Amino acid sequence: MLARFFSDSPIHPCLAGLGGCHAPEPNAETPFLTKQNGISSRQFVYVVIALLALAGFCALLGLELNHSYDTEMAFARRNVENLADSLEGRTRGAVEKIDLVLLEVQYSMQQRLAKGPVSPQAVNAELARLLSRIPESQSLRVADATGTFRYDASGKISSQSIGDRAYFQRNKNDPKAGLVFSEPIFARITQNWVITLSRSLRDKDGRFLGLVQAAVNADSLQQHFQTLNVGEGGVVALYDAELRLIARTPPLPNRLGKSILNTEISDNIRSREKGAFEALSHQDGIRRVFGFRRLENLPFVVFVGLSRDEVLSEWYRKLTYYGATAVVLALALLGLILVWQRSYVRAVSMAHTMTNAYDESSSRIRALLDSIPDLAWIKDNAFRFHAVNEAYARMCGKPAEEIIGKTVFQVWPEALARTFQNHDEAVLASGKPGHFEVLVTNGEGQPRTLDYIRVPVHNEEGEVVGMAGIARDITERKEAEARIRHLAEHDALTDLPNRSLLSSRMADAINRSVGSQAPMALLLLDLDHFKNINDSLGHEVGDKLLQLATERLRHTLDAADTLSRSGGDEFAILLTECSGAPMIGRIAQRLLETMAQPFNVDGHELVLSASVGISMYPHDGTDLGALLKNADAAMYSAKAAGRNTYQFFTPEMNARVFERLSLENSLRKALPRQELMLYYQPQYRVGGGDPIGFEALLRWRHPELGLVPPARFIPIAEETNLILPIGEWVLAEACRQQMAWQRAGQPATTVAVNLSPVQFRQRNLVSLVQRVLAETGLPAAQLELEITESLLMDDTERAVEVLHELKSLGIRLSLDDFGTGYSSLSYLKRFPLDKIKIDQSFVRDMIKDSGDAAIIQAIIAIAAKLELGVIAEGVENQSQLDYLALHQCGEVQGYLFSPPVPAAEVCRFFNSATRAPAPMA
Ligand SMILES: Nc1nc2c(ncn2[C@@H]2O[C@@H]3COP(=O)(O)O[C@H]4[C@@H](O)[C@H](n5cnc6c(=O)[nH]c(N)nc65)O[C@@H]4COP(=O)(O)O[C@H]3[C@H]2O)c(=O)[nH]1
Repeated sequence: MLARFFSDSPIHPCLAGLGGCHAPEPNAETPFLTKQNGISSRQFVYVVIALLALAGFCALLGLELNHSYDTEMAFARRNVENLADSLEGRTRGAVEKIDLVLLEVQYSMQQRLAKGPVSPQAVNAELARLLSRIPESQSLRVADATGTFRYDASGKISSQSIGDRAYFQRNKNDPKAGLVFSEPIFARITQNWVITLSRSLRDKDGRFLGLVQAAVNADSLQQHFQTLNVGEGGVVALYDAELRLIARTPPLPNRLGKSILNTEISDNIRSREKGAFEALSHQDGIRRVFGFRRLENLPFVVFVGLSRDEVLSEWYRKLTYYGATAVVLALALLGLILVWQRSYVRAVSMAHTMTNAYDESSSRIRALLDSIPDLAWIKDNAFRFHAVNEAYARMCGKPAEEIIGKTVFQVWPEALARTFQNHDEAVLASGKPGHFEVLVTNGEGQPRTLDYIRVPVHNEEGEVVGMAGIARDITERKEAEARIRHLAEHDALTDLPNRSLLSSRMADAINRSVGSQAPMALLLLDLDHFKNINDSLGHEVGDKLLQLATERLRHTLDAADTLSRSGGDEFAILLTECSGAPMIGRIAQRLLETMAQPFNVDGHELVLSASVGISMYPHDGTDLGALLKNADAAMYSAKAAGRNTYQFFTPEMNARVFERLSLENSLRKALPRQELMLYYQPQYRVGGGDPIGFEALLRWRHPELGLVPPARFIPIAEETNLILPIGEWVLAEACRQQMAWQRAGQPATTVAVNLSPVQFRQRNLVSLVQRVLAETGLPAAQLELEITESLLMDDTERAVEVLHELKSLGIRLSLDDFGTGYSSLSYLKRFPLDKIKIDQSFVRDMIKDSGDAAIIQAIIAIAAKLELGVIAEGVENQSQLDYLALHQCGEVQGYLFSPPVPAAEVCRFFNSATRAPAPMA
């Protein structure tokens, strides 16, 4: 059924083409495939057969004609022989009849002459009577011994003598001659051609008395011959023994008496008594069939000739008819052959065209189907493969020939075959195309995802007779999609889920937790001071640190937990399987401890801490946004609580976040509203004396909040880049104030201005400083810029360049918070620094913390080695001052001397009554 369909169906070429590729050839024995053009061998055979048939027919006609010819000729021969026999008889009869008359005259005359003189009238009358008995003879005469006529049946005696005639001499000289025949002679009396029959007259002693003579003329013979029906071309002739013509019909007067010796005719009768032959008459040029007879004992030969053409007229008619028939037949056959050949050639050409088109179409389709990477196949409705393309065979890992005729269960593993079978059955049942995606294992054992489309195949009656399918290997696409999805859902640096995936995981978790009261928690973990690391050691180190931190966090968490990076140094952790706050707290603590372990990045040992904010579902929020916001607030709270800790969200925390936001808004207006001011903290040489300089420290007098410490608003200013205009204002104000003091008579000192890393990164820093110095008139040597370590490490090359430019202006540079960062001391040599500032955190505990004391001693030693000045900040008591003095720290600054004070109060530091404390010994 399917095969019939495949050969009849309109989509047959496609299917057969595919089938032809790896299925048995449907019908290789296609007619008209032997030759493209001209006559094929088969066609040639047909033509030869037709021609042979024609030739056979013609041969039969020829045989028939030959037979007919022979028959006609035989008949003619018999006919002329019969006629010759008949003529012989007549001639003999005539001769005998004439001879009887001659004998009677001979007897009568001898009797009469023996008796004496004979009355001429009586003899003539008797001769006349006797002549009437022989109409063949024109005369009956009696001549005397001299050859002179004496008696004549006509009654008229001619004076002509016949004494010279041969027949007379023979009669005269030969007493035993009997009946004597003359040769054809031209009669002198009657002036026509005759032969004479004569007998001699003798007396009783045998003496010659004369002769009696009858003359038979040619005309009378010829008239007699005409009674024989020999046709228009026939001839009847009488010759003498010497073959001299005596009479002939049709007459030939000129030939009478003439011999036909040495002619074809004479040749044919030589030494024959009778017979028949065919010869050309030299007398009239007509070819005839002759019959002849030599008359026994008579000197005559009779001829009867029938014209060959007349003899064969019927045969010729037949020949013409047959010939015409053969010609007509040949022409008809030729016409048929031509017509057939043309139609054959046309048919062949059409067949070739169709075959070529079919072959071309088939091979194109085969090539096309085999060339496509997609799998293609056809099955019958018994679920057996009818055809597969190469891609299908490759996927199966089996040669196509092995697949044809098999079911899916013989080709694919059981479970997969069952799936295919179900799909096939669904398509057959519905009669509609089906679209399926299936994971298969290919011939090489690799998993591949295939996207299948199956369509039912119908025959012309609309019945489903099988199905065809195409499958595309979408493994790569799937993988690419997975990669893209992964990229879209994961952070590129750490490969952790990003906020988008976290959101969907959370939605899934929320869906799962519906009904169960299992709490969920969102932890927001932020690395403390990570920004410093990034700024100081560069992004590369920062990135590696984040990756290491990620690894640690991952190992600390369960697989069910979702660790995601929500940006920068911030990680969000979704805990879905936790029993409650205590457990979550323990997990958070574990995370903090993990982060507190030193990291080693590119040889840098980095000690970190983290702050964790925790929000709980559903208590603190029912969606990711709310939970993140609240965890963020808790995380800020943890930072505010001193970092390296975790905090559960409480509603009050939002107030702090709100506060930060409102602080930012207020800060934007602080500069134009002149809410910012500078306080100045004096700096001294260890050993006392007047201040050698002042550090300008920014203050913000908020209209509602009062004095806001820099630690609260400078990070906000840096994050929002507000630090740029603020920093510019600070620089200009500090320089202006310094000049103002000097103009007021105060001794010249340096003024130290803190430079934020954000400011340092601005491109026009050097020109800004130059402009401010120019505008305020402050000598560059009296301006000291405090920079932090992290600022130097961010982009070392540029930092070196910028610092040298600044240095070239003549200003001083000091390194703030030294010791809190992570840079190598060796960097110090590369920067054009004037002073190192020991961070107050070391100073604070140096008396009781030997580590801090050691760091301070090391810093002082390095500074001495590098010929840099050293100033310790945060000096609050005498012990600290004494210790610093003991270890040759050059300068100090701190509450021991003075907190930062408004500019107006600075003048009091130059009052001898308020001298700065000095080391004890
Ligand atoms: N506990 C204690 N503290 C002491 C003592 N002596 C001085 N201090 C405080 O230590 C800080 C020294 O400034 P810093 O290390 O540069 O640290 C500064 C500096 O980093 C930043 N800052 C202040 N003003 C500016 C500014 O104009 N620009 C920039 N970029 N940063 C500034 O804010 C930080 C904090 O400034 P302040 O709150 O003014 O705090 C000042 C100062 O008041 C002491 O004996 N004990």
